[in-house]
Amino acid sequence: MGIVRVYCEDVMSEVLRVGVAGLGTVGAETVRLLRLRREDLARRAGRPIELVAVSARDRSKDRGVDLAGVAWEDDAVALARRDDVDLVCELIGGSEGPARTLVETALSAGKSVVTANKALLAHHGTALAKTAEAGGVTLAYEAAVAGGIPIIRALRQGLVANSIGRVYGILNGTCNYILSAMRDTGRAFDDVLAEAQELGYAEADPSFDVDGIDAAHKLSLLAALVFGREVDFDGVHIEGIRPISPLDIAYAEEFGFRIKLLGIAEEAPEGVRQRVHPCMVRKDAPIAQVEGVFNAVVAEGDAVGTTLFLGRGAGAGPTASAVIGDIVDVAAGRRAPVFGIAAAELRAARPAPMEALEGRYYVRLMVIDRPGVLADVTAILRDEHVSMESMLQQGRDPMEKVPVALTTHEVDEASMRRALDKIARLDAVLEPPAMIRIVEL
Ligand SMILES: NC(=O)C1=CN([C@@H]2O[C@H](COP(=O)(O)OP(=O)(O)OC[C@H]3O[C@@H](n4cnc5c(N)ncnc54)[C@H](O)[C@@H]3O)[C@@H](O)[C@H]2O)C=CC1
Ligand SMILES: N[C@@H](CC=O)C(=O)O
Ligand code: NA
Repeated sequence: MGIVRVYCEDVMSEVLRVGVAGLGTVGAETVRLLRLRREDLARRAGRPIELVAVSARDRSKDRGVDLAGVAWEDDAVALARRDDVDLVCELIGGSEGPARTLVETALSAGKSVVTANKALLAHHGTALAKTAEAGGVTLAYEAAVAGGIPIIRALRQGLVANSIGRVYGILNGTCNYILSAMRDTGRAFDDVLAEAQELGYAEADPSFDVDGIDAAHKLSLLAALVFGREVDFDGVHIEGIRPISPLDIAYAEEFGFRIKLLGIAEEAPEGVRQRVHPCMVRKDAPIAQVEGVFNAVVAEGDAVGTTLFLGRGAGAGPTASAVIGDIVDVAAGRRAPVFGIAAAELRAARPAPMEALEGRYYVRLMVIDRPGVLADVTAILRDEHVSMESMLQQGRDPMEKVPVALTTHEVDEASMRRALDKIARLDAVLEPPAMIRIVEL
């Protein structure tokens, strides 16, 4: 059995020399905070932490941080090869390209790495963890999941006594910001997305945010940590928030729900089910109160019960806060296996299919308002053993399409999908049905 030392006492007294690659939203704030809190961080780490080198795309850009006396590398990977760099901080982003090469090169050279890059870890996390652990160095990624919330530490160390059956949360600040603003102000999707981009919340490619990919990256890391399995990004069922319309937001309120993009990882008889999709959650559920750029993570442990972690999930300050926490851990000699147990001991991924999921559903149709339409819809639901809980039809105009919204009792996803396929083929149903899962939390 591979044993990985969790805490090491032999904290060195010399300076920890840091190289930072990427000086954008997160990198520039990390550099600023490292400088600002230099003395206190040294006291807390037990030794000084010094920024010795940086790399970014454009050397001439003014980032509002003082880089006097700091070496510049045009090629980020060169940071990993410098003899005067002990720790590489990767804040470039992307699952391939310079970020991946930099991290691989640094770990192979026996240097610890701190990264905020969930895309990289979602695709290559297991292999990178093996490289780090084989070299006896750290690969730390607190900033990669739920921004400033110290959730990786909490799950890996604080909740270690528990068997956790389910972990879920609001894992993308951009989406939560958009959904909150759409509900509160009725503003248009694109308009709010542009604002989230300006605030530094969104990914370089914002479709990663709105299509649920970023939340899925983060969920796959939480699932590996909680369930002791290899990172399985490909096993995540992913749906984003683009199809959510103001109409569905209004119906949600009417039914007593709020719409949130959740990432949920849970043990199921078939394995581990990982899913990211918009959810209708009860208006009075704690997670329904989480608004704007805030993230929340809930872990359900057998000993502790339900724990809720709340904080800002994106933006310069919250993310740099997490990056610096990891740097100080390395400086202080605190080490932990990347995914909680030795990477070589992680079990193979075993994704549970969505079709077997049992749950309730919200469905909204746009139909021609003529006699018999609702009878056709309910007949299909009956044939597929989908039991309807309630139905709302607002407005009556035989010349126009009208919305019809309904909620169901518990049913398996396979039956629900079959019913929706048949309903979509009815002549009087004018648009693909909108379906949002109702999640009991
Ligand atoms: N912005 C946020 O709120 C959060 C971001 N993250 C992650 O942090 C990382 C950085 O994100 P941001 O700072 O928002 O991105 P950004 O786009 O603001 O900054 C990226 C930086 O990388 C540099 N860069 C690009 N290609 C490079 C190359 N080949 N060599 C050297 N430098 C290069 C750019 O010049 C820029 O300074 C990403 O992995 C992102 O997913 C994680 C949590 C929150
Ligand atoms: N784009 C991400 C940034 C943090 O991971 C988000 O919006 O949550
Ligand atoms: Na975090």
